[in-house]
Amino acid sequence: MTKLSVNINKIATLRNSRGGDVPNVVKFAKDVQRFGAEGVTIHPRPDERHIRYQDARDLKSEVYTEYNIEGNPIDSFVELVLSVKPTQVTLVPDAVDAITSNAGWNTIKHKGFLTDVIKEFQQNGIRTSIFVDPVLEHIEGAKAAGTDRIELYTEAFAHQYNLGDTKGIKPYVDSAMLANTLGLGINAGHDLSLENIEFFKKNIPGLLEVSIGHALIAESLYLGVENVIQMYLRKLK
Ligand SMILES: CC(=O)[C@@H](O)[C@H](O)COP(=O)(O)O
Ligand SMILES: NCC(=O)COP(=O)(O)O
Repeated sequence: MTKLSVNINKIATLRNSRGGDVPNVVKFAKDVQRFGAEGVTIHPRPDERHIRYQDARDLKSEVYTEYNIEGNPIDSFVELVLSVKPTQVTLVPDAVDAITSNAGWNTIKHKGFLTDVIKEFQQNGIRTSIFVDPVLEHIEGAKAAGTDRIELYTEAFAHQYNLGDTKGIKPYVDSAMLANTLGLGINAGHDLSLENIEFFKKNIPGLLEVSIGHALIAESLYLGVENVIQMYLRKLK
């Protein structure tokens, strides 16, 4: 069964745009869970452009489904995650000034670093996932680094699918089959949407979780949050 984790970064973007506390991030997280979401994802970036470190702390007591914190494991991020102890941490190799996540880890080049940081989170009871491109060597490198799961970076698939090209799914199928063989859990995310999620889910064996934010919030502007969450859940069955 593939779980839907709603990324609420964009709610924090809207909140910060006026300097107040509307929309309230914690209330939104409670509501999406009430509407059926099986997880809440946040991605506190070093510049706190949307989700702030304090949001991560405030959400801890309110997220009763799966709590996933994504980010580049710089010292301040590691310290935050160890103090909050979410269900899962997803390590993303984001540059500080990146407009959004735009690449997965080179798990071969960064094996030593990833192995150490993964072990530290696991020793604190936090499930680990690392953001990777659908590159077989990087899937193997993720296994070697000891992570519990990988998160397949799905921007390339989404871009091609949205242009009408379904062939972009193949590297993801190959990567998922390898991950299953290696005993790695499989998550996925970035630019997934109501348009492409059903095809992706149908083709990826063993998909445990998708984290979706940008498209889901944009779709909700027209269709309503509760309705959109229910639409995703039906497509993920
Ligand atoms: C790792 C990933 O794909 C998401 O966390 C994405 O980066 C969302 O970040 P923004 O909301 O800052 O675009
Ligand atoms: N890990 C992907 C995520 O959390 C949300 O990505 P997006 O749906 O905002 O592109």
